[in-house]
Amino acid sequence: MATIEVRDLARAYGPVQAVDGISFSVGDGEIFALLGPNGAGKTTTVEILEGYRTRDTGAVSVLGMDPATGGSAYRARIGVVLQSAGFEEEFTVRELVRLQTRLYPRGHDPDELITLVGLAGKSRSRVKHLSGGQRRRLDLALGLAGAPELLFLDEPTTGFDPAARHHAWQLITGLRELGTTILLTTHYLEEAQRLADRVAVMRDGRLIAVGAPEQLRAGSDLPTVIGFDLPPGVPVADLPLLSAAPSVTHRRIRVESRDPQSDTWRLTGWARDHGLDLPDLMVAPPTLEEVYLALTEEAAR
Ligand SMILES: Nc1ncnc2c1ncn2[C@@H]1O[C@H](COP(=O)(O)OP(=O)(O)OP(=O)(O)O)[C@@H](O)[C@H]1O
Repeated sequence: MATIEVRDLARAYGPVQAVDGISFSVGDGEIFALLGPNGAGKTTTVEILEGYRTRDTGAVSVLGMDPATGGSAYRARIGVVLQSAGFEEEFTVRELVRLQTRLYPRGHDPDELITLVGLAGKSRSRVKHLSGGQRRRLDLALGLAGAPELLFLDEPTTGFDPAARHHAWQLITGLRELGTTILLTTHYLEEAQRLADRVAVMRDGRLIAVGAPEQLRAGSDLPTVIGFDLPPGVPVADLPLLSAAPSVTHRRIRVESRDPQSDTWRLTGWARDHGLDLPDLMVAPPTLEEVYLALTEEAAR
């Protein structure tokens, strides 16, 4: 059975239809990312699933329960990492994590958890002395305190430096390996591409695409970019005919290919026949970010 089942979910605030009849499911152990521009309805959807907001219509089942009526038994099974949780600034990291783990019947060991999120060196530091990125790690530790079966992660790496972001991604991937199901919201498309088994793109309260990042990238009609350096002494006019005209910047060739397989074939065959190299050859399919932008712009039109 799916961990999350949503059917025809709707919620309005007065005249604003924030969520407009969406359906999706999230499998056991899956990382599912909910994407969409500001105001798309993501927070409303997630808060309904967390049991913190009511729905107008539709059916919702999470871990086999209805979040609207699950009460504390439901909340003991989920973890929530919000964007900006307020902390008790005078507590140390260890004190705060220990307090939180004690709230749950099967809470994590506090020291293991602190190590897991990479705060072992800051265990005895007061919260007021933590950097922004370290606070987000603390947020994550607190969300994991109850060893949840399902974790809601709201923009987990906002404000992280690149190394901290990579560490967080490893951590999140590790949680999946432990069997935790994760519902992620993020505005970082690279994060969704790295982490999510499937993504759903939301706009104006509706889902406009659902699928694995690779599926959405492969299924889009955006071009794949083929790039290489023009071999010395070869004029552009000598290149074989490709699905799109090449552009040249400082002898770097760029082809926005509609047929990357045939174009790559033609190019590499041509280079072999002429005994040439194609220096720094690169074949780049559209990124999830490019696909996302095309989808949301299309929906806006
Ligand atoms: N409590 C509220 N009262 C009235 N309108 C609300 C309320 N909460 C959200 N809305 C409206 O509902 C719509 C969806 O908001 P929501 O916060 O769910 O979007 P979001 O996708 O999470 O956006 P963001 O990426 O900016 O966090 C928006 O038009 C918003 O203004």
